[in-house]
Amino acid sequence: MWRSMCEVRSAAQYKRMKIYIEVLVGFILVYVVQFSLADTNPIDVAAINKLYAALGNPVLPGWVASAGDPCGEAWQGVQCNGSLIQQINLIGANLGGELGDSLGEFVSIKSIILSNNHIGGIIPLSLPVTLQTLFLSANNFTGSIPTSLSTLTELTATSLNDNLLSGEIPDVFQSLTLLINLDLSNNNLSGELPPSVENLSAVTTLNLQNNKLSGTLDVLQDLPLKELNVENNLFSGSIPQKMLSIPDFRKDGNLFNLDGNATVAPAHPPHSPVTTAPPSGTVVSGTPASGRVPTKHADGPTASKQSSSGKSKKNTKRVVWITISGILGFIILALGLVLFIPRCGRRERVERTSKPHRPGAYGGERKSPWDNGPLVQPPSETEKVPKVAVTRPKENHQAEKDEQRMETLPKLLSHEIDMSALDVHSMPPPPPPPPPAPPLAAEKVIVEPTTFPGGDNVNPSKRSPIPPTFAKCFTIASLQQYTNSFSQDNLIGLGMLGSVYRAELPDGKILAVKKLDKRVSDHHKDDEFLELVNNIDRIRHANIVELIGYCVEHGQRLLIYEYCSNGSMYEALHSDDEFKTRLSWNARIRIALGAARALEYLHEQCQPPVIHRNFKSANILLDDDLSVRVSDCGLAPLITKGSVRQLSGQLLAAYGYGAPEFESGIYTYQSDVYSFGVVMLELLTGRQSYDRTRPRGEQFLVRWAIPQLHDIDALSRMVDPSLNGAYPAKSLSNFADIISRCVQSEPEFRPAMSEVVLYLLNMIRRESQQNESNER
Ligand SMILES: Nc1ncnc2c1ncn2[C@@H]1O[C@H](COP(=O)(O)OP(=O)(O)OP(=O)(O)O)[C@@H](O)[C@H]1O
Repeated sequence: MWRSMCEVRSAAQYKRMKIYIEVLVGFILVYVVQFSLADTNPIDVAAINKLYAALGNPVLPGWVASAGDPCGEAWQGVQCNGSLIQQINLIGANLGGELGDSLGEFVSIKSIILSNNHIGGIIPLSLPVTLQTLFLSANNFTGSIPTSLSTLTELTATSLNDNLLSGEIPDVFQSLTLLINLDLSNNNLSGELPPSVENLSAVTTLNLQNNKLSGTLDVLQDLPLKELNVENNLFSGSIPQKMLSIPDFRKDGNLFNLDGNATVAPAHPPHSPVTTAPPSGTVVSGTPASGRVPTKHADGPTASKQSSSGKSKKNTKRVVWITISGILGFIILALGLVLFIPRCGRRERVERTSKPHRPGAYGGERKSPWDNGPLVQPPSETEKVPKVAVTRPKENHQAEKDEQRMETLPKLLSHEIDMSALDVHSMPPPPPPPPPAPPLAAEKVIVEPTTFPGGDNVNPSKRSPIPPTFAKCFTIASLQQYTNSFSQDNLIGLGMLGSVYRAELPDGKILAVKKLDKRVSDHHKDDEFLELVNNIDRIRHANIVELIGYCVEHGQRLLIYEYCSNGSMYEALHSDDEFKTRLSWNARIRIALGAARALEYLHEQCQPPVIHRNFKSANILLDDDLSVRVSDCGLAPLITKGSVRQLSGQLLAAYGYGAPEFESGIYTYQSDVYSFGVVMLELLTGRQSYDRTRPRGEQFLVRWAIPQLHDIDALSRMVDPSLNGAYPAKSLSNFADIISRCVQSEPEFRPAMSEVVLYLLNMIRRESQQNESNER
C-alpha cells in the first residue's frame, strides 16, 4: 500500500489522495472527540451504582442506583478524567451502609476518600489496583485489614484509623514502595508488625497508636520516618538506636526495655475512636469467617477486575478495549499517512511548494482569559523556596509595589486589554478548571507537616535556647496586671491552642494576649518555644498580625500580639448583621486580596517559607479601616503535635476548610490555597464554611457551591443577599473562577498564591478602569 502510494505520479492523483486522507483524519478526530466526551465508562457506572446501593442509597446530589452518567452529570464528590472516574470524595457526608464488593471494578480510579462517615461492614477484599489514595478513617469498619492491600502498588497514602478493625496487620507491604503516609491508629489491631513493613521505603508518617500491637519495632528501623507514633500498644524489647533520631517519635504507653530494664511507660488513655472499639476477644459482627483469604486480586489488575466482574462485564470491557484499540489503530494509520504522503510527494515531486501550516479545529487548546499561560509559573514545592530571603517591612508601599507588579506583566495586561475590547457581556461564562491530569508523583507534591525549625535531624533537647531578637519578653506579673488577672471580661475568645485576652498597657495601648493551653505548652520545651517565637518574629508583613512579645514563666507560655479592633472576618460576616452590610463587594475583594497577599508572603517570600495550616475566616482579623491582618501565622509547629494535631485536622475538616489531602495528614502550601478558596466562597455567599442549620446538601459550603460556580444564573442566586445586588456581574464571575481554581481537589492544579494575588489585582484594575470610563 505504502509503495503504491509513493508511486502515485500525477498531481491530480496526489491531490485526490490528500483530500481523501484529510477527510478520513477529520472523521477519526470527530469520532475520537465524541468518544472522549461520551458518557461515563459503563464499567465505572456499574461499579458506582453498586457502591451507591451498598451505601444504602443515601441522598447524594446526582447519584442513582442504576445507570446515570456520573461524569457528565457531575455527581457529587465524583471527579473524572474524560469518561473515567478518577476520584470519589465524600468526606463527612453522613454515609452509612457498607462499601459492597464493587470497588475493585472501577477502571482507573485513583482516589477514594470516605472518611468521617458511619460506613460499616468490612473493608472490601476487592480494591482497585489503580488507587493512589484510600482514606477510610473515622468510620465503623470491622474485620481485618484486607490482604488485597498488597495489590495497591501505586498507593501513596492511606488512612484506616479510627475504625473497629481487629486481628493482625497482614503481611502485605512488600510492593507498597510508594506509600508515604499510613495511619492505622485507634483500632483494635493486635500481633506483631509483619516483616514486609520494612519494604515501605517511602514512608515518612506512620501512625499505629492506640492498638494492641506487640513485639519489637525492629522492622521500622531502616525506614525514612519523620513521624512515628506507636503510643499505647504492647510493644516491647529495646528501641533500635537509629530510631531515636526520628524527628517526631512518640512511644509512651508500651513495655519497652529501656536501659536493660523492662519498663512500663506511663500509658495514656487511648484516644477514643469515633465509635467505641469492642473489647479484645469479642467476635465482631460482620467479621467474615473466611473472608481474609487472599483472592485472585493478588494476581494483578487483570485478574482482580475479572474476578470481580461477571461475564457480561467482561464482554463490555472487551468491546470497550476493541473500540479503543480500533481508534488508536486508525489514528496511527492516519498519522502515518499524513506523515508519509508529503515525504512521498517530496520525493516524487520536488518542485511542489509546501502549504503553510494551519492548525485545524482541534489543533490548539482552547484559551480563556485566565489561560493565557500561567501568570506566574506555579512553583513546585522546591521552586517555591525563594533563593534569597525577602522580608517585607511593614511600612512597605503596597500600592506602588502593585503598580510595579502590574507593569511587569505586560503579557497579562495586553491580553486583558484585548479581552476588554470585546463585549464582556456576550462572553461565555468562565471556563471550568482544567480537567484532572494524572497526579504528579507524590513526593513532588507532599510537603511534610511543618516541624520545629532548626532542622529535622536536630534532637530538640540538644538545641540551645536562642533568645528572640525583637520580640519583647513580658513577665506573668505584668500581663496579669494588664489583663486584670486574665479576667473573663477581658477574654476575647477561645481557640484550639488556648485563650485570647485583651490587655491594656499603662500607656493605654491595647494588645491581644494568647495564653497557650497546658496541653500545648507541655509538648514543647522552653528552648523550642523561644525558637518558635524567634521564627514568628521574623514574619513581618502588612497583612499579618504582628507579634509584640512573649512570656515563658512557671511552665506558662504566652504570645502577645497587636490588637485588631474590628474582630475577625468570620464575626463580620456571620455574627454581626450590621457589620455585614458594611462589607461591600469592593471591601470583600480587598479583604480577599489582603489575605491572599499574606499567604503569598508566607509561601513564597518568607524565609524559611511558612505553611499556615489553619487558614480560615476566624483567623483573618480586621483593623480599624478593615485592612486585613492574618493571625496565627507561624503557629503550625504547635498544632503538628499530639492531640492538637488531631483536633486541628478534625476542626479544619469538620468546618469545611480542610483540603481533601489533609485527611491523610498531608498538608502542603496548596492545602492553604484550598482553605483560601473556602474563605473567598464565604465572602461571595455570606455563608459559613459549614452550617449545620442548613438543609443537608447545603451544609458544607464547598460541596454546595462548586457545581454552581460556572453557571451565571446559579452564581447570581448564590451571592450574599446582603449585597443587595450591588456588584458587577463580570467581577462576580471572575471571583468565582478564582475560587474554583483554589478548591480543586487535586492539589497540584491549585494556583500559587502569587497567581491569586495577580488575578485579584487585575480584577480591581479592570473595575477601576470601568468606573473611570463610566464617569467620563
Ligand atoms: N490580635 C488579635 N486581636 C483581636 N482579636 C484577636 C486577636 N487574636 C485573636 N483574636 C480573637 O480571639 C479569638 C480566639 O482566637 P484564636 O486564634 O485563639 O482562635 P480561633 O482563631 O477562633 O481558632 P483556632 O484556634 O482554630 O485558630 C478569635 O475570636 C479572634 O478573633
